[in-house]
Amino acid sequence: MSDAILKIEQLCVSFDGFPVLDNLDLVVARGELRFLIGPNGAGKTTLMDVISGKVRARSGRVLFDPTVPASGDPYPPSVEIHGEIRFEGLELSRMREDAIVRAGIARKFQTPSVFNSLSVAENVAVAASYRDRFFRQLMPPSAGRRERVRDALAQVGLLERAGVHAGALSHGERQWLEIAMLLVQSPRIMLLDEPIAGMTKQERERTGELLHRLAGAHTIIITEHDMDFVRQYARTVTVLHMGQVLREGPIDEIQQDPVVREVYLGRQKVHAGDAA
Ligand SMILES: Nc1ncnc2c1ncn2[C@@H]1O[C@H](COP(=O)(O)OP(=O)(O)OP(=O)(O)O)[C@@H](O)[C@H]1O
Repeated sequence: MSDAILKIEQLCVSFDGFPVLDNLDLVVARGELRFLIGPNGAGKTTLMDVISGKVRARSGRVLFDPTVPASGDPYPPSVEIHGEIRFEGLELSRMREDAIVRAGIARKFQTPSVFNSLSVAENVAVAASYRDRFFRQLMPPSAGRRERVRDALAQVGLLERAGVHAGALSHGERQWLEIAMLLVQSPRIMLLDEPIAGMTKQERERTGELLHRLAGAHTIIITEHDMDFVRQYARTVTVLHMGQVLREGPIDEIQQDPVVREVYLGRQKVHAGDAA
């Protein structure tokens, strides 16, 4: 794979001496929509925590290539030497959380963190200034920034709600607002923790379509428990189990895999049509 944006090698994390991630290897391609699934306690959140710098690894490497694609070419080839990817990106496991954000990794947690008293557009404008120096944050938004805010809101379908107080949004709209708050920062990778939790069926569908629209131009890594949603919208799925990658591949193959069914899907409500 020559267009990797994230390459995780032999990652180990322990809590109180108990291994939670155990020599985990993972490669994510630029522009990919990657679903992380697995039973409770498999290590999904911890993996997201390591990528975003919230949790420190005991050993291993988290390599991130923040190269901006050349215009017109969304999938620039990384340098390959003798079949090996020469990965000269950043080593995230040694970086501070704020430095990782500035390097282009944005995360949306399950619990929304919007300012209810600000309008939808103001929330996105605040997010747009995260990477600014302090004095720049005090200045009124430039025309360019206002345009970026509008663009982010348009992408998530909230442009018509720009002037509404965030506190008045529905649950689904708040989640999309948060995605707009990531988009306006032009992240290289977006990490989404169970973004559809608590959404209505309609909101889930809109979110799935949104993720598909964003993938390609953006790299998205998403943890998800809702297997109906995963079946409908996932492309490549990585199944974690006991801190390791159990399986990885297209969802059609993954859901037929007997080992996966045993450790994970078998515990879920399986559709009648899925029976082997
Ligand atoms: N801060 C912590 N201190 C100690 N143990 C922790 C901590 N965070 C997570 N764990 C443990 O690490 C293991 C992996 O947890 P993690 O939250 O990463 O799993 P998960 O796959 O995200 O699970 P879920 O789907 O339930 O969110 C679990 O056994 C959990 O109890």
